[in-house]
Amino acid sequence: MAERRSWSLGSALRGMFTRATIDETTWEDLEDALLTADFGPTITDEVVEALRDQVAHHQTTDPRDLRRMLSEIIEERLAKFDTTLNLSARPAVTLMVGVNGVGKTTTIGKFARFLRNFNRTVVVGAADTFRAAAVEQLDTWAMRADVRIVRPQQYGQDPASVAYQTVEVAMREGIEMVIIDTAGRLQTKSGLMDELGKVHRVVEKLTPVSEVLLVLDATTGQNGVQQAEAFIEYAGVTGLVVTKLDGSAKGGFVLAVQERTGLPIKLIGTGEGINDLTGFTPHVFAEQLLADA
Ligand SMILES: Nc1nc2c(ncn2[C@@H]2O[C@H](COP(=O)(O)OP(=O)(O)OP(=O)(O)O)[C@@H](O)[C@H]2O)c(=O)[nH]1
Repeated sequence: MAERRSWSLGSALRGMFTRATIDETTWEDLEDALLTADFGPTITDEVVEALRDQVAHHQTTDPRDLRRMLSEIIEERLAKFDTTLNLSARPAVTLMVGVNGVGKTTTIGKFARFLRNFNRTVVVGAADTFRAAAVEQLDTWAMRADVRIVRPQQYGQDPASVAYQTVEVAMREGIEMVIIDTAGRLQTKSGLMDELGKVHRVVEKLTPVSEVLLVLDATTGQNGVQQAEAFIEYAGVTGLVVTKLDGSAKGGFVLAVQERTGLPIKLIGTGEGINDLTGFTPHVFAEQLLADA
């Protein structure tokens, strides 16, 4: 049996596609299901309208046609973004950014393992230097993922210098992938953005930054995007990582967040275990979204 996904629309759609015919209740239930799943009012309206057009055009009353059309529309909209990770540089440097608590450190551990599974060598840099706990937590994940870590020599060390040292280690030892943890909370927003800007500039004295991945928590849905807006505006974000999808009923957030930010989702976190991270494939995601429906 397929694994049950909390974010699937299956239960929200309540057997809609096995009913005898498409009627007004179908449209109302569909709209409710999309709104509940955090697609947001605009996308919900657009999707329902497009489906009504298609159903009218094909003169069908068969709910199974509706299911297929819904899957295609979602996939088509998801696929407007290029979700491939750009990691061909050597070393390929990824900065992981985002507010505290969204799952940034866990994601770095999982991402390190993900890359190791592709036989890549990896070093992580603990550039969230003000929180002792952040460094220790990253250390634990580095150990689990079986990758190297560069730690600050003392707490409060300039985060940019830790990032620089991490890239230096990679270049010296021929390590292919560098992942750098960054702070999520400082006294002021401008302080945080200055710090991230400096990390970016200092790394680029050695090599270009390949990816700046913004981590977002699916359980907070679209509210979480608001908290992260400064990162989107100032941190040069190249892609999104959506975490905690396993504990969320908000599968629609995935489409909504791409369209709202204009940024592609590159990774999806689906649990607390080290292997609970996958790349993002629109076709697979659209299918899973409707898996139990
Ligand atoms: N269910 C689930 N939990 C997750 C996922 N990713 C992270 N978590 C949990 O979310 C909590 C916060 O994760 P952290 O990695 O500590 O988050 P952070 O953003 O680094 O937070 P700080 O360390 O406070 O900066 C932890 O309890 C993780 O186990 C996920 O994909 N699914």
